[in-house]
Parts: sequence; C-alpha cells; structure tokens
Amino acid sequence: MSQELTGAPVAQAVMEGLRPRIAALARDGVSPKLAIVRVGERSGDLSYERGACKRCSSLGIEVEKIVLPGDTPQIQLEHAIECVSGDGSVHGCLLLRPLPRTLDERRVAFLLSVEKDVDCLTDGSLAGVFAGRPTGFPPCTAEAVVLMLEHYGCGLRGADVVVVGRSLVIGRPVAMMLQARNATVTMCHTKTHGLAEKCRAADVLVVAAGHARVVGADFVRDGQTVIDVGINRDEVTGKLCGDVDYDTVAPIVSAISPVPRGVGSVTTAVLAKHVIEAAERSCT
Ligand SMILES: Nc1nc(=O)c2c([nH]1)NC[C@@H]1CN(c3ccc(C(=O)N[C@@H](CCC(=O)O)C(=O)O)cc3)C=[N+]21
Repeated sequence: MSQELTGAPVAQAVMEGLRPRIAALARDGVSPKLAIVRVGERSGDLSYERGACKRCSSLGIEVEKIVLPGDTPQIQLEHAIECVSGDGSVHGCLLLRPLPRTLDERRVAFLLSVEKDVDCLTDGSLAGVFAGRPTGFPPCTAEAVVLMLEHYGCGLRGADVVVVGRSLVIGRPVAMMLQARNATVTMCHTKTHGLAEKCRAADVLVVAAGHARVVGADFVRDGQTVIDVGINRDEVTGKLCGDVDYDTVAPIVSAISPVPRGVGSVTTAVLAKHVIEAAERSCT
C-alpha cells in the first residue's frame, strides 16, 4: 500500500513559519488583512472561503468578506475590486473563481493592484511566475503542490514530472514552478495522444484535469508519486473527490495525496503566507 501524502503536516509547517513573521509585523504596527470577494454561492467557493477564514483567524489575520449576488453586474464587481485596491488597510485580495459566465474576469483583473494579488489573478503575477520573478504571487494551489512534494522529500531535480491539465489557474503555473526546480516537465491535456502511457512514464504525476476520476489504474505504475489537485463533487455520493480514482490507484503507486485532506488544506495555508508576504512587502 502507498504512503498517504496528507496536507495537514505541510500546512502546519507553513503556519509555524508564519507566526514569528506575524509577531514582527505586529511590532511594526501592521495588522495583516485579506479581502475575499465572492460572487454567488458555489459550493467550492464556500468551502475554500470557510477553510481560508479558519486558517486566517487561527493566525490573527483579519478577513473582510465581500459577497455579491450571482447576478451582480460587471460594473458593480469592478467597483468592489477598485475599493479593495484603494483600501490601505487591505494587504491581499482573493477573488473566488471562476466567475459566473456573465462576468469578464480579465477586465476585473486589470483593476486589482498586483501587490495585493495573492492568488495570481493579474497578468503581473502570471508574468512573475513565468519569468521566475517575485512580482505578485503564484497561485496558492500551485505553490501548495510544490510544498507538498518538497515536504515529503520527493526529489524534483532531474525528475520526470507529468502535469495533466493546462489551465491558467493551476496546470500552466505549476509546470513553470516545477521546471524552475529542475524537473523535466511534460504538460498533458485532454487532447494528448497516449495520455495513459505518458503518465505511466512519469516519476511524479500532478493531476489538475478538472474532472472526477480521469486518472485510473492504467495511468500509473509502481514507484510513482501522485499529487491530486482536483476538487469535484461525486454525483452519486455527494462527497468531495479528486481527479484521480484513489481506490484503484493508491494500491499501485508509492505515494499519493488524498482528496479531501490533501492539497486543498495546504492551499489555505499558502494563502495566509501570501497575505503575510504582501503585508511585509508593503512595509519596505
Ligand atoms: N481564486 C480561486 N482560487 C482557488 O484556489 C479556488 C477558487 N478561486 N475557487 C474555489 C476553488 C475550490 N478551492 C478549494 C481549496 C481548498 C479547499 C479545502 O480546504 N478543502 C478541505 C475541506 C474543506 C471543507 O471542509 O469543505 C480539504 O480538502 O481537506 C476546498 C476548496 C480553491 N479554489
């Protein structure tokens, strides 16, 4: 049976690293604050928001929730983001995504200052990830994947990593970040020929496909480390499940992260870290 890569010890380590930094900010009279902007009541957004609020309150980070109805007009959302950008007491802003189809995310992104962009919404943050510069922040989930692999001692230098999924939210940024750590990264997606075979050839498999259980037993082999980024709701049981069919994959591979209790719980800790980092940068 494989090793279960749970998120809690990784999140704990991140949190411990933050406490002295929060104390130092307090000595300088800075109280870190996150604004969460949510449009509508999607269950994934609510669950992230719940997790983020819990993390932040346990660290003493203030959270301001800005909740808009699902049928909010573009102009209203733009106004909300402009307020956050202009509010000197707010250090970081998380806009829950994807937005309802009636809203234009790119036009909203344009209004958020890159200094407060703790989850890589803006072009400035994306450029930072792409170029390896500390402009803005990488997506919290992408950084959580890297921290999971590092925490559990999974060597990335020279390793063959396959990323399944090429979204701007996770697949593409995480591929850049793994490459920056000297992994040899192959980006796969739904149109990839011989996907199962390519996945089997990897040392490390990062699955961010966005669909429940797309990776099954025929995609894996003995000795691999599998990180499941997916958060889906099982239509039959109503429970959370990942993009990997855990029950058939776990007995084959060396190590695998579960869903829930995997990457998601590290994501909220990384979000807190980005808010602290933004607060620190605001002092210099
Ligand atoms: N801009 C943006 N960035 C995101 O990263 C983003 C988003 N929008 N919108 C919503 C989805 C969903 N998502 C989750 C992250 C962590 C948990 C999480 O902490 N899950 C716990 C369980 C939480 C619970 O009790 O429901 C776990 O996996 O153990 C859940 C969901 C991030 N997303």
